[in-house]
Amino acid sequence: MEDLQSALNEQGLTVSTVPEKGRCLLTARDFYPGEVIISQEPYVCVPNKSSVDSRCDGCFTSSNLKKCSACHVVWYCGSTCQKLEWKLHRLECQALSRLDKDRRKSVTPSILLMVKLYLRRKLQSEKVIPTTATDNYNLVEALVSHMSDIDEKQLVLYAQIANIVNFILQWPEINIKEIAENFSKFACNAHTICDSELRPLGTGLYPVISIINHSCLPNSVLLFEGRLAVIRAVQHIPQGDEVLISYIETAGSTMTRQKALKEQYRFTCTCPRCIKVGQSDDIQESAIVEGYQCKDDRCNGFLLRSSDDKGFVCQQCGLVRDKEEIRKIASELKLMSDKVLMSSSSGNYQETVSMYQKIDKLQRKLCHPFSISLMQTREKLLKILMELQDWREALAYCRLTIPVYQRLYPGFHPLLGLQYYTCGKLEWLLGDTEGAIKITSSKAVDILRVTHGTNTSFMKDLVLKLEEARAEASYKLSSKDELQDLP
Ligand SMILES: C[S@@+](CC[C@H](N)C(=O)[O-])C[C@H]1O[C@@H](n2cnc3c(N)ncnc32)[C@H](O)[C@@H]1O
Repeated sequence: MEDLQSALNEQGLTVSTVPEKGRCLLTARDFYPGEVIISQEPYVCVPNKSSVDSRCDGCFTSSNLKKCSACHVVWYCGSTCQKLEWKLHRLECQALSRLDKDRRKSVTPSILLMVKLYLRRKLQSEKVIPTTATDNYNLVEALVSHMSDIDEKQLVLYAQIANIVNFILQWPEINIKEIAENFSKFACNAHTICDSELRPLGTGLYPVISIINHSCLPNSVLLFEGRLAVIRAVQHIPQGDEVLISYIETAGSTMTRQKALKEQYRFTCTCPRCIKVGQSDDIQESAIVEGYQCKDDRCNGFLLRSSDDKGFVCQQCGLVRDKEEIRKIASELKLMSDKVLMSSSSGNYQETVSMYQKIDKLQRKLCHPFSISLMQTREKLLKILMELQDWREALAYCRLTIPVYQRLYPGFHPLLGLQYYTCGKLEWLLGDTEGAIKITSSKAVDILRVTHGTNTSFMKDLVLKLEEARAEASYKLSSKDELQDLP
């Protein structure tokens, strides 16, 4: 702990404890928007397992992969990643190779993550892999597990997968209870590793980053550069303040956020957004993001349950929407949502688009224009239309989501920056270089340079694209001028 304190002190940070949260990370100097507060390589990590594409165990890329010829479980993109992982994989490979074919296929990423955790601990204790103040198993031991809060069913599940890990490792001295506790630690400490566009790639355990607590109104953001976890300030954080990130999607209502935090992280959030629960502006916000549209579709009012509980009353124009009518649309939507899932898993994009468009139409009848469900449907349409390279339609949906993003997220939020980025990219693809410049430069870049930093390859590419767009726009402008000058 002392080693960790002095390593953190050098970075302008300190670890402390608060009764209601446990450990926390505090700043020992001021940090400014876009500044890296701390970064860490994973203690262990695994790529996601997907039926469509595998990923390299070293860098998580999905291209040019070759399966390990001995264990047939792990993939590498080349000798660099293979060599980098070799010390650990040598032991992992031996263990996995002992399994029969069917058992190997059923090894999930979380089981692999646990196997790696034990192997890395062994290699560090045998000094095959060096330890440092920020890279050692003691830090994993210090992570919260919330074992006493876990219900019987979950405990049984953890014990079952702990037995699988035991079966793979076959170490006589292994402690099943400890493995089960480590699974519980994964649940509230592991992070989903994403690419720059926030697409999930894998899972990693970062024991120092895991000291950082949650807020639904965070002052920092966690993003990844490859497997490196990077925490950046998104606002000025004065010396002595706590570094806070968000563990969950913050767009939801207070009830939704609190439920997600309780279920996975086992605490009740008391951040500045959450303490407003039940206050009139919090009730209004919930009714907007998760509630219904006024009966008069020209009215933007939000609806609250009527006193006789027979319907919902618009707080702007007073019109009442019947509960039964709402229930009918909601059950129709549920049916359609089940159907669209089947259609999208069958890979029929065109059919999926038309089904999502029907859902969109129905949701517009039911939900408030700033509803999260409606925005999520449009997000899905945007993604599929981009797959289909229907840039024009995709742009139309992307534009519809922007006002909702602006409302749901604080100014420097990676999702908001990325949505502007997608909008700009689509305008660029459609040849609208002036629009693309305006949106990409003034909005996306302004946000992403804070959340993503300026030195990442993603940002460098973005700035380069922007310069290209600017050059093209000025070329177009000068050609227009030249044409006008012609006699
Ligand atoms: C990733 S850990 C964060 C570090 C943790 N405080 C510790 O002592 O190791 C997540 C756990 O920290 C606690 N926690 C995080 N944010 C919190 C908050 N805003 N309020 C209360 N507890 C919080 C919860 O117990 C949660 O399961």
